[in-house]
Amino acid sequence: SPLSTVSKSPSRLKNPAEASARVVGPKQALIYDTTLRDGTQGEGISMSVEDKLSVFDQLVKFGFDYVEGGWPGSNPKDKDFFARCASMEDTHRDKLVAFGSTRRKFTKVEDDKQVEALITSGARSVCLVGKASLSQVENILGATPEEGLLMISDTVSYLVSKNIKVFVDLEHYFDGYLESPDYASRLVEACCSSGASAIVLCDTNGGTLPWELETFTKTAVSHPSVVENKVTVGVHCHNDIGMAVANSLAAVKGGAGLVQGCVNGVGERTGNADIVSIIGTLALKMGTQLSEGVETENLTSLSRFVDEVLNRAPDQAQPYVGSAAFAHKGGLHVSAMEKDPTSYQHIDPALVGNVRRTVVSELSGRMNIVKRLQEIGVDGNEDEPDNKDWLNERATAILTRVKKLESIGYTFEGADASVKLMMLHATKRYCPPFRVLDYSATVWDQFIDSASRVLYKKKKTGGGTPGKWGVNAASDSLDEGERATARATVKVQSLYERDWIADDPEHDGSVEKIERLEVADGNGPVDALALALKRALVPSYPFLSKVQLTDYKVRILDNEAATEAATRVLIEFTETETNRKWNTVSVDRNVISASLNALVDGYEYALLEHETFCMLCPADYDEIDIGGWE
Ligand SMILES: CC(=O)SCCNC(=O)CCNC(=O)[C@H](O)C(C)(C)COP(=O)(O)OP(=O)(O)OC[C@H]1O[C@@H](n2cnc3c(N)ncnc32)[C@H](O)[C@@H]1OP(=O)(O)O
Ligand SMILES: CC(C)C(=O)C(=O)O
Repeated sequence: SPLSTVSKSPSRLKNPAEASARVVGPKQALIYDTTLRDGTQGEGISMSVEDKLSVFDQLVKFGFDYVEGGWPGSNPKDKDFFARCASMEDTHRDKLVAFGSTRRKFTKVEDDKQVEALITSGARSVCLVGKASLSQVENILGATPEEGLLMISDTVSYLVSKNIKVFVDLEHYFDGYLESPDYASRLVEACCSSGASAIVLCDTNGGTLPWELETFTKTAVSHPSVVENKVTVGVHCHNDIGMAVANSLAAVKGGAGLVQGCVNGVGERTGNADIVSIIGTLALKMGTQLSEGVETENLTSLSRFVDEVLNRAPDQAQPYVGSAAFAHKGGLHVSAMEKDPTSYQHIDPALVGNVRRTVVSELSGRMNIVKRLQEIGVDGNEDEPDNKDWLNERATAILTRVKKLESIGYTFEGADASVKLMMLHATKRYCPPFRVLDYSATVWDQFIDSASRVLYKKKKTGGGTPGKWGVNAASDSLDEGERATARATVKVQSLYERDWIADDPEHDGSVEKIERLEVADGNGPVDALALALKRALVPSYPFLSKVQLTDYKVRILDNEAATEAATRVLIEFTETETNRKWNTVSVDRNVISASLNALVDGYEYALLEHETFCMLCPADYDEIDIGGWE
């Protein structure tokens, strides 16, 4: 049966005036996701059955018209996935598509195991891959042109006779069309007359140009057999020349009524068309009506969810949904954005569930800082007459400090937590919840001279097992318990029970300062310091027990200074319950000092973000003096 267009809702366009100038192509398009099939052909992508089930559920809830779940004749995992889907509600089963190939050459369709697997999968819709390139039919399949057509039409009519809706993915369609328009036309005719609901034109090698693709799609859409049988024409593009999204949209402009793609553009080689960008552009730029329930506001969360399941770091520059898609760094841009939010944004980020951000760096102007101060809520009291002066003075001091620190190797854009802390430290009445009074780190080691392959045991600096020199075989010479190790001590002063101070309006503002000295062993000095610091803080701030260090990066900034080189340390922290992450940065010629400073920032930030924590300075506590910053 022909595919009915299921659009019922009004266009998702938020700015009809702008859209009317741009309306192109059909008014409606179906969206078809193939992340679970073609997406998993991407290198490094692997999904368990549970992963597939959770992504399938989200894709259905997002409002995709069709979701290709996998190839049941390919592997036990996909077979299992379809078996699990068979007992689902109609809301899910109606959208699920099983993928597979046509019958093999010179066989009977009834005897083909792949085709049988498609039927027994229980899927109500099937997508068949069929070859559209004549030279490939001859060279790859080793079949005649007629047999190539029959492989497709036999399989389509057999599945249709089993009451299954059939899509045909015509692989290499555009290359095949260039090779032989006549064979392409006969193929379209074969699909339509055998009962396919949709033919999907595939740019399998991803090398077609948008204008070619639009023209060839128009030809297919106006094919007499397509028109007569009311067959939907779809498109499936790969990104080998970076055109997959543009090509998909060109096909819609040329009359395609169905678009296939993968969330975040995952897929074989350079990937498939990113369905996230396609949906955003169809809905917000081309005035194409999508099915009921599709809300572009859910695009960012869908994109991040899929990356999370696939264990991929999100692409910060991904159009529409990347964390940098609406981030403004240049001072001139931030200043202009304050005057007119359309000056450096093509849409309101909220339309795709994203947010505008201001990045602080050496390229900032005063307005970047004012904006960030406002974002974190430390922009003073607007009712005070001198507030503007106060804000400008603070912003100027912070800006000067940012530029100075970046000139010696800091990079603040990857360390938002450190930016926030710097701003708070420049704010009236802020004081940190704790201070490190002193610390020490000691390392002792057992090390292998790689040239002579012998093990030396030597005490380097205080503590630990007394060193002894020796010559041993590298592999079995370590005595039990004699591993490379480090020990650190940290003395902190904490403002104890600050929650209670914050809650008590009668409290006189005095504070109980607790000093605590802790020691810890670690795999290295930084590990030992992190453990000792946490140990010293957790009794006052139990919340910190939920905070973990999840990444630690060190970069030497001036190699030529050799062991005296300045070192930049970037640390990522994660709160285990919510999986929230934040980053801090510090630079020093002493890697241990840089690490300690980045650690302190990370824990301080954790406490500030912990909602019950009060950050106002108690009356008897010294305010941070930013006088020295300039
Ligand atoms: C463009 C695309 O993305 S199409 C999808 C590609 N995806 C995959 O291949 C992933 C899943 N694939 C698999 O699990 C396996 O390849 C299977 C189970 C499908 C087949 O495995 P095998 O039976 O071992 O065959 P193999 O993988 O070597 O495939 C080659 C056979 O497929 C045939 N074939 C290739 N393309 C097609 C096609 N479009 N239609 C029908 N048969 C085809 C070839 O002619 C060849 O058959 P022959 O050996 O008789 O000449
Ligand atoms: C089978 C089809 C859809 C395919 O993946 C391609 O041609 O790229």
